[in-house]
Amino acid sequence: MAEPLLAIKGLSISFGGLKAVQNVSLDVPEGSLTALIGPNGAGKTTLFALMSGFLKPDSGTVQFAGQDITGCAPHLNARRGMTRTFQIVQPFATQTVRENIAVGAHLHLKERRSALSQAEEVAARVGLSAQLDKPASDLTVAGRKRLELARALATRPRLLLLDEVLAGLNPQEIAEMIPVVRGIAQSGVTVLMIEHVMQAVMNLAQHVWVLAQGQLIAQGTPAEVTADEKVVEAYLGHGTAARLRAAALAGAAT
Ligand SMILES: Nc1ncnc2c1ncn2[C@@H]1O[C@H](COP(=O)(O)OP(=O)(O)OP(=O)(O)O)[C@@H](O)[C@H]1O
Repeated sequence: MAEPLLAIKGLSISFGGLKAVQNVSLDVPEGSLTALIGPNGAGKTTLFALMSGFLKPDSGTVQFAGQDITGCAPHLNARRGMTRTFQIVQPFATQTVRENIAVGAHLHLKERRSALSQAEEVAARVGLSAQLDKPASDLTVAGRKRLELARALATRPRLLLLDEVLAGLNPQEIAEMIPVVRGIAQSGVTVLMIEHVMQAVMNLAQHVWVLAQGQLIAQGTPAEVTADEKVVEAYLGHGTAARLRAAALAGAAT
């Protein structure tokens, strides 16, 4: 395993009496494509917020590229190379796709012209080249998801935290988005994704962490976690787990 790019140790946070994240530790290796899964309300988005600095933990530490960044502000973490996307996509609706992506590029590029030109390169990586001059409000849900990805990519992350980039997409749109995410990882960006679309997790992730009620209950390859009885009980259910295993076997046989 490569050195961890992100290492979290014993992270916990409570909201009132609710222990949203409890004593979670995990290492994200540089260059990996990994996933965080678990039922609704398990604490996945809260964990992203703790990693990226949107929330401060009650206890525990976050290290990025060997540096302790616990409690550091999100914009400083973005400068260091950790950027997250949001489940609810909120582009600047009246601005063009190009201008929206350039906002991310401005993190490193002061000049407007350079930022707009970088926006074009990033748009090509997520399949938005043909939409560059459209207002963001004209995009479909799938287009907005690509734009959210592009805005994050434009900050030139070393680590990209993707919060359900496939949510709300139909099966064909999901199939089209999977290679986009894989391409980003292959370009050298470390990717950690929260995802409910298990077929995509099975397809993309090298390693999976499973959260339930704020705690890490399992981890391993997609095949290992989908065969784990704790994960089946807490999240997948027996029917889904069996379907995923059958699909994986069929895939292995072809
Ligand atoms: N700011 C907050 N104040 C109070 N409770 C919160 C806050 N943020 C999250 N919670 C609660 O913490 C728990 C974990 O929420 P979180 O959004 O992290 O779960 P999740 O695993 O991302 O769920 P989903 O898959 O539905 O997005 C939930 O019970 C949620 O209601």
